[in-house]
Amino acid sequence: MDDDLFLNISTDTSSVVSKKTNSKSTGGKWKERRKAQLSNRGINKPKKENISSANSTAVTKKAPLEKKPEDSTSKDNQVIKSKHLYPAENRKKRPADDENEARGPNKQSRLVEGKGVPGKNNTFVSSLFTSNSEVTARDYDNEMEVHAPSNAPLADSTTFSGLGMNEIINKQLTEHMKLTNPTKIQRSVLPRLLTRERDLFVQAQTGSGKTLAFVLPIFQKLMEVESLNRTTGIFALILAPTRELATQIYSVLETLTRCCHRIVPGIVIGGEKKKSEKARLRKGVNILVATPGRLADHIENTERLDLSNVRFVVLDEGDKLMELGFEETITKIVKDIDSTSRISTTTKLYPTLPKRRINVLCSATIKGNAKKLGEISLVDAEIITASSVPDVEDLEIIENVAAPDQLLQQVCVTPPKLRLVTLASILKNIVKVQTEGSRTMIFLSCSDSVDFHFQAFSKDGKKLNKATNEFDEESDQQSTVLSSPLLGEGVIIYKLHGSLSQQTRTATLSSFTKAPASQHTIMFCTDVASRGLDLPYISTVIEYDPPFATEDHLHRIGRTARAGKSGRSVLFLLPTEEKYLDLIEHYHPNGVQHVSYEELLKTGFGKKWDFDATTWHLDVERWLLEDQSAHDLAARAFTSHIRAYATHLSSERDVFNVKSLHLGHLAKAFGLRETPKKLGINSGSTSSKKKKENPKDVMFRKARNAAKAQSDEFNFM
Ligand SMILES: Nc1ncnc2c1ncn2[C@@H]1O[C@H](COP(=O)(O)OP(=O)(O)OP(=O)(O)O)[C@@H](O)[C@H]1O
Repeated sequence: MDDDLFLNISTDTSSVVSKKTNSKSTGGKWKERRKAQLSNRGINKPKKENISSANSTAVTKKAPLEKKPEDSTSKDNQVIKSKHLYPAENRKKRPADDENEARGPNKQSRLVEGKGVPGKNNTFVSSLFTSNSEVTARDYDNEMEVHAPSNAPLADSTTFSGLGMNEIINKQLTEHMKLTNPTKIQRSVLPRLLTRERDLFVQAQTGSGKTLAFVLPIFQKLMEVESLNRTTGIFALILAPTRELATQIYSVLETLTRCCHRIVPGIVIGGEKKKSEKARLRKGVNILVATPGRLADHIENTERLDLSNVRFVVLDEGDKLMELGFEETITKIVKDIDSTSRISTTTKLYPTLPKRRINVLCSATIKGNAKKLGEISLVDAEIITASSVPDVEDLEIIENVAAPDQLLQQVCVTPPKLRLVTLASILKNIVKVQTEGSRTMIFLSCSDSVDFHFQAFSKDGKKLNKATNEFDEESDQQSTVLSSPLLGEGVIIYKLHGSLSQQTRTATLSSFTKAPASQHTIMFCTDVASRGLDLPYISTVIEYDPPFATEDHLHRIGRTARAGKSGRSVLFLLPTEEKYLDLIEHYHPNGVQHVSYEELLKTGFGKKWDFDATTWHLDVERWLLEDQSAHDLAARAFTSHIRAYATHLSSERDVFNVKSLHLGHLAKAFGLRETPKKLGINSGSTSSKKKKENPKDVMFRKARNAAKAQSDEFNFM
């Protein structure tokens, strides 16, 4: 197998066992393990984090330990390295030399040592690498234990019909949708919703098939109503936090209607024309999928919306609904349904339907906000997890929120100025290694950053013609789907964020979903795509920026390794953010694989990785120098990124502290040469010169900024 392939697909358990025995770093906190591993390699962690010394090699929970040739943290060594590795007379010409030559002899040596040189107009040209350290090849394939999928369909004799699904639905599932066995959560939920009249609080892993778990029984119950047609009324209501998720649930319902045309699903979500939604509601639907805000709007303003027959209410991604502030809206919707309900008077008319309203709440967690939503919307609910046995009622409740077992979680601690080249290298490597095609999602902190990275990677790209699936001759930077000459022929780049119109969002997602599996597709997105989206064949998720809430980490990485498939996820962290691993450790009981950015750079850029990465980066910098609009885009992305960074939860301030950012180096990762001051950013260190702001004003200003950032970025409704 190619050395460059990171996916862990070894099945040789004997080697795994022996690796495990060799491992000296299991148990305890990750920090203690890391400390032990570093000291085993003779590397003492410096007291104060030094960005240039963060070039640590990989540390893996269960990885065999390798001895690093030199102590790269020693200051003396760094100087010696610089001198020995780039002796002026015999070293090859490096790309940065072009810049040096323009600057004269005194400044050249500074650039070689990686300190950077001041340029004109407040610009600052720093080199990417302080030295070209040796990279020892690692056997990634064999160092992590391979785990059986935890969200796959059951491999035993359990069938959908055995769980009570009727023949027609069973045929639709097995013959048309090619789903032969239910998943664990479906095994627990289907019989309960079909035979009992009790509310459910469903908690299961990402990609475990929750949607069909609640949709199938509702669909079957409606099929049993002989008199049902589109004018009979709305019998089920499904609420989802994002428009994309609502659309996806609606399309699952549409697929099912192929086996029963009488049942009509409908959808009302923000961003669509209200008039056409009203017309749809007037014509009549039986199962309504909605985002809460838009539904509340229709309850107020659409006379023909009649929820008096609703027998099933499903709240999908409950914790996210609460996080987005829908508590009041949902409380109002539930009250409205209660107050208008005619269930008691229509029981005889629909004898096969439940005699009371059944509420189902799906959530990644059953604690905190989600628990509160349960109190608002559920009555005497049974808690169902994947481990719930179908016919046992009172279960011991175990909060089992973890990433799918088969997912390979990698972590790369990257110095700020090397972020962009490391990302480029990962993408290059994916295209090189996954010859059969690949799908990658890259999560960023804000829309502006998505726009910049999309444009940087699709520079000179051609627009995809949706009708012909061919690329147009002309480049069109307004498009959200472009080819990427930079990454290679046939690579398509997408972007998705909340500031795009709903129409564009829907079209982009649909194009991404329908792209042939043989192509390489890469989506740059914000958290608008982190929840519930079931995009086929996602092989890699890259968290280029860590999320704003730890649960979102679980949901982002959950876009891969779905329904038993394998998947890889890479989390980028700055050296100052390593403590973040403490916060997400519980999501990864099987450990995480630490990958050094040098190794990642080598896999994508090849043997002369430092030379080629520098050339690649200089190209980006030149592009910004030559193209003012691209420069403005990068500057906007950088400033928005810093602003977004400042909105990390105060409880995570010791991990994500804007004051600990090296703004100059971070700007470099946006291809910028300006000093942060020139870009209008300061880290707070110069604030003492200003008049001290009243603490109350600070609080209000931050709250206003956070609210503004939310409405720009997370335009969910
Ligand atoms: N029984 C099954 N066998 C095989 N695949 C299935 C089965 N049930 C669902 N799937 C597929 O699994 C994928 C994930 O399903 P779904 O989107 O419902 O997951 P989920 O649990 O809601 O995930 P998330 O928490 O991320 O929203 C879908 O592509 C779906 O078609």
